[in-house]
Amino acid sequence: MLKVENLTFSYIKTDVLKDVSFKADIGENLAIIGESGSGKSTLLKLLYGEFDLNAGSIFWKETEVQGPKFNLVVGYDFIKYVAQEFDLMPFITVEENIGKFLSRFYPEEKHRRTQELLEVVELTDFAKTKVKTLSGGQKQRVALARALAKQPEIILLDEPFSHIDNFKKQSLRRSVFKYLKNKKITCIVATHDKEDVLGFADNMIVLNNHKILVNDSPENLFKNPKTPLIASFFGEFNEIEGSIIYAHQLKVVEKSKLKVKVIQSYFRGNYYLIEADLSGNKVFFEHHLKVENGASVFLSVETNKL
Ligand SMILES: Nc1ncnc2c1ncn2[C@@H]1O[C@H](COP(=O)(O)OP(=O)(O)OP(=O)(O)O)[C@@H](O)[C@H]1O
Repeated sequence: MLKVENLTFSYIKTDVLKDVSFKADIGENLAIIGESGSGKSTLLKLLYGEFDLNAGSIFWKETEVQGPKFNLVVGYDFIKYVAQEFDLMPFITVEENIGKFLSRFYPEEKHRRTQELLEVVELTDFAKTKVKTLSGGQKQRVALARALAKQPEIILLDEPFSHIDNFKKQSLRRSVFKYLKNKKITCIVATHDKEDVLGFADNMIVLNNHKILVNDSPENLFKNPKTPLIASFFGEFNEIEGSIIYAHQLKVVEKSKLKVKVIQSYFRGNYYLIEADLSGNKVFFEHHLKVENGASVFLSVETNKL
């Protein structure tokens, strides 16, 4: 198990992370979310041993993860880190990059493993392509496969699908997260994207103001978002009479106390997101039809609709 206790860290003077404690089980998928600059990448780097903590401790099973003050070479065999800027070898092929750290003494095993990982990241057709000619998203997939090559016990992923196009993203996510679960690799993933979390993460940590605001399952946090920051991660929401109401929880009805004036309808595929004015405040609701700008409609809140 990964055990982080009272971790405090600053780059220069002000704390980026303060008194952060959490655990992750073997095989758990734990998502770290938070606004830009909230310290997600910093936390991953600390878990990797890239910097020394100001206070607190990080343990993977019985081993304490320590920074450069204690280790000549950063990192440990059991942990791999895929940073936002992936550092690959441009002049060799995709499969050579993936197999780079696999033993040459077992060529068959090396080949089998490389092929398996090419499939996980859906790059089989690019096995013989030189990395320098790949797109950003393809490079990101090579970096993922390379991190998995020497099967780590724990993998740290920083925005792992940020460069991947939407056509590929869904199937790649499923493939990578399924692989990690099957192999019981603990996965800590820093992300802005709820699609990286919903359906995959067992738990999610929300970082805010240098601390952990909440640590719970995505389902619990979605159903009961205690703060606007948490709700905003999941989608468009409103604050009505002190309660957080998602846009999809507002329904157009014939008559109600909530009369709004439509400002704009946004096509979202199987519904329209509608921006409207409620006594000088903006509200968002979902509707299956487009509504004329300036039209008045009545809304009802359906809090049981989640
Ligand atoms: N090498 C560094 N030296 C000094 N300050 C840094 C360094 N790296 C990051 N910071 C600062 O630490 C804070 C946290 O940055 P970090 O990159 O961890 O945030 P993040 O949540 O990952 O952001 P993003 O979502 O934009 O990637 C920011 O205020 C940032 O400016």
